Amino acid sequence: MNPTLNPLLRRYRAPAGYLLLAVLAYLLPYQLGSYDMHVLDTAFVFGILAIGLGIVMGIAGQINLAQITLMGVGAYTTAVLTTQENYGFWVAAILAVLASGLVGLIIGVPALRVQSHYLGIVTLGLSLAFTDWVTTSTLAGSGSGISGIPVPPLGGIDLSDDYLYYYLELVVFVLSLAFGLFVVRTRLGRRMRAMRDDPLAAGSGGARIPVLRMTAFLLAGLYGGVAGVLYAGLIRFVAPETFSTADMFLLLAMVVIGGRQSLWGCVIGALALSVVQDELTDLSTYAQLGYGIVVVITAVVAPTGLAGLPGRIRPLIRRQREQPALAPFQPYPATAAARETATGRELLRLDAVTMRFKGLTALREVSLSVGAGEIRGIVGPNGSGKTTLFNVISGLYQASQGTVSFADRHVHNLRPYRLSDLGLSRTFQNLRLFRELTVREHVMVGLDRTRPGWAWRYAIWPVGVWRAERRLGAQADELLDRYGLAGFAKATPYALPYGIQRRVELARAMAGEPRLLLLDEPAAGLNATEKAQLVEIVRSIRDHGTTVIIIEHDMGLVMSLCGKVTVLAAGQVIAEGAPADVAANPSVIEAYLGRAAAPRQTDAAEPAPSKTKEPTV
Ligand SMILES: Nc1ncnc2c1ncn2[C@@H]1O[C@H](COP(=O)(O)OP(=O)(O)OP(=O)(O)O)[C@@H](O)[C@H]1O
Repeated sequence: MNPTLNPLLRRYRAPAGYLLLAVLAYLLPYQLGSYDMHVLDTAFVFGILAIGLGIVMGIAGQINLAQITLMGVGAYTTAVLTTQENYGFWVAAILAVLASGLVGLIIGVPALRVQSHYLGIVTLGLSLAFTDWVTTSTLAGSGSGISGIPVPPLGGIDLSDDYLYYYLELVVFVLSLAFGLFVVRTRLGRRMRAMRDDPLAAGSGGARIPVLRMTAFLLAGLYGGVAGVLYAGLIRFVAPETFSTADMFLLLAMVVIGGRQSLWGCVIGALALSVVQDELTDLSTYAQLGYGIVVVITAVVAPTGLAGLPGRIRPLIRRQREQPALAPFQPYPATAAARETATGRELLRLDAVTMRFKGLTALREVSLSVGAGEIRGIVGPNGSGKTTLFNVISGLYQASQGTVSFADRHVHNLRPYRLSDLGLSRTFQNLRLFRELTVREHVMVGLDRTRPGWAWRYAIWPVGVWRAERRLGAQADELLDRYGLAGFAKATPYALPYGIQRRVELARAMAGEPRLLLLDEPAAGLNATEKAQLVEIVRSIRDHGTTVIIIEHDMGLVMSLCGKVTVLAAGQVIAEGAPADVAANPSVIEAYLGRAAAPRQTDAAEPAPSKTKEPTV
């Protein structure tokens, strides 16, 4: 094939695909009878509802078994306002969408305290409460529902005709999907995906986890509201059984089978299953059983659903390509910040910090002072409290006693994202990367310094969001080049060698140009060459103006890198000073109890640590 044709094809493949879809969608009604048209109209309602569920569950990782309720709120609000309060349809529709958004927020409140199946149970409970209420409330027409919802007026177009209603739905559906995809692919959705994969790492990188969770539920509510309004306008009758738990599980099946982490998957699942469900109306008992079996098979065989299948099959059929090598790190240029750190002013101070876990005291009256521009080493035997110290400094744990000050501020009660805003960043002993994000996206999450209020731009000025996104992308590419990761930009890090994963985590931590960087055993699992590169990178980071504290077992690395070392044993500081002095200190030798306390040269790769300790967000 002509080589110039290839990039051209790639460039226009997507627009051509969308154009084809648009033409097919336009022509579809011409092929269908009136009953099928009605089924298709109902399927679109579920498609929009599924986008909302995809965002909250697939993208933000929040289990929501009340999505159908949110549609119910939209439909019932439209019904009550139009039939009992005499509002016009569109005014009622706007209020209904707002009401669903509000109920979405209320349903999301438990997500601030509980997660996973607990959240599922709570949201399911709220959903049952809604069904109960509409069944008994006279306002909601009791069990018999509300009829007589007016046909939505639209400039003389007769929307009581299912064919014409289809085009209204098509427009709303396309806008809903486009907005959903826009959110998912830009910084709000990226942070949500990061939160889904690892809330702790996302929080330490500046993401407001509670706000993100509530935003996801708000969006689920708004999508539910739009679906409810369209349903009310289409059927012009609402009743409790439409928003039942059985339908919620059907919706769940649609999203799981289609692929909950892809909005396209959610939509395809919803449209397909709505049509299948209608075909199987006469076999409804067996159909329910069938859906259940298909969901279980999908969850086991293809956890990412149908939408994820191409991604899983592609590597199997594609010839294994040679993995690109990690390019050399490009040192940072000297900056004004570097001159500031050269003053050596105190940047971090801990005063008598004690950390207790029930019966165990992990840190006992630890006091520490780190000056700007230092590379400080923290060493000590296993279990001496080093990681706990980092968790206290970075806000993952709140000290039982004592105070922590950072850049002349008391920070011992601040959440990780606030500390991140103040310029504190960290890596983790057991690499905390985002499973489904690419290397480039990792760096973009690290670069993203936006505050929660910024999310309003999605509603008010999406063009601004898009422009900011392009700037962020350019910054990310620059950073990837600096860390030698450009060749891996599109890869997901867990598919890469361990040394590259460590580099990705470091690049993510440095993306926000922090004032203080905490490195927790960054050399674990690295070979000798990678360790030498690490030394070079850390020095450059410090020379660029970032103070570094490093926990490390490799004493050779500590000796070559750190100006000063603090030794912990059984949660207490037992020595502090120049590396050579500390290594010769008798109490340090004693604390290591037979381990080589003298400088240890480890050329071979150390095994990666395997323990897991899970602080809460
Ligand atoms: N969340 C927690 N709950 C209970 N105990 C904890 C928790 N986190 C740490 N600990 C305990 O605190 C002590 C210090 O652990 P820590 O991980 O800080 O040591 P460390 O010096 O980092 O060890 P290593 O060198 O093996 O990483 C250990 O006894 C550990 O079991």
